[in-house]
Amino acid sequence: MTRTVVRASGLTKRYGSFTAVEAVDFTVEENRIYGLLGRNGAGKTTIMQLLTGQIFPTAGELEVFGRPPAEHADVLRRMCFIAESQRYPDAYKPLHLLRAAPWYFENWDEEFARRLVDDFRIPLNRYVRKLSRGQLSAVGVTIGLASRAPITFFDEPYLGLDAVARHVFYDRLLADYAEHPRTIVLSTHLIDEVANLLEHIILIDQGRLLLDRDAEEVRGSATTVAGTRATVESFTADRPVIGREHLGGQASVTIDGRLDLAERLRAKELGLELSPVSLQQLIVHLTGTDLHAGSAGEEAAA
Ligand SMILES: Nc1ncnc2c1ncn2[C@@H]1O[C@H](COP(=O)(O)OP(=O)(O)OP(=O)(O)O)[C@@H](O)[C@H]1O
Repeated sequence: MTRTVVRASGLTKRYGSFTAVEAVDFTVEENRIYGLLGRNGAGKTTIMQLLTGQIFPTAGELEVFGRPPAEHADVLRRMCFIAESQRYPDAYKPLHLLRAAPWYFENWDEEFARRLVDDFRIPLNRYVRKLSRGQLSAVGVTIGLASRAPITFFDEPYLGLDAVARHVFYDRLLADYAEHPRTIVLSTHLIDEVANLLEHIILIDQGRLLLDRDAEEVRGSATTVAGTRATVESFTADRPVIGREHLGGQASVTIDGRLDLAERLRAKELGLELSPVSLQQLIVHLTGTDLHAGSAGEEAAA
């Protein structure tokens, strides 16, 4: 039976008159990989700070492992939080950080940490202030993975990491998660890169919960219909459209929901192309107006 490790209900955080997180309800189940997604300023970091007890909610209920996280050392001990621009004391070298890590994380795996240091080519003996942005992120990712904390939060953890290093991160995360299941909450803007990794999506927009759904369901929840403009427009006329792009005489329209077999066959007869929407496309549709601006530009260029 899966256990609920986070329970947030009416979770709210205000800064003066500004509401960063507004009456958000969600749960996090044990041993799953969550994507906490949303545009800049949506409230992702604030939610992670609430969950990790770094700030207090203004209103609402929050329990992590059954207790409010801010006041319980035994709850905090079971977490690892790797922040976007994680800072370490200047006088430290990665060597020192890795030596100190087992004091904080009881599941710390020294061997795994060493392998990650090699994979990311982290210079162990260099002061952290001399490390490049990517190397610093690699240190954070190494600590986050090797901590094997029962719940690990990665808040945009790979600022400055190159494409190879990011793929090392995804690969090691998946492989280690398979052997040592735990709860991971990952916040990122590189949605396409992590789409296959995520098992559950929590989408935040302007402090509010927009979507809280199994990633598999999200992936199949919208369809893009492409073809000649008039045919696409007439085929999608009575359907809930969540995105539309035009390029010359061609159109690509994203509709909410799946099509049944009869509709698929009809689309085929009409020469239309159907494709499942990608997680990233869907999130752009749900949270933005970017595509419409883009399509106007494409149209002008055509
Ligand atoms: N201490 C604070 N005082 C006032 N406003 C704050 C404070 N911390 C965050 N905010 C505001 O709360 C909102 C949510 O910020 P948050 O950092 O949680 O966003 P985010 O989703 O993590 O964004 P990004 O993807 O850009 O990192 C933003 O509008 C931010 O300016």
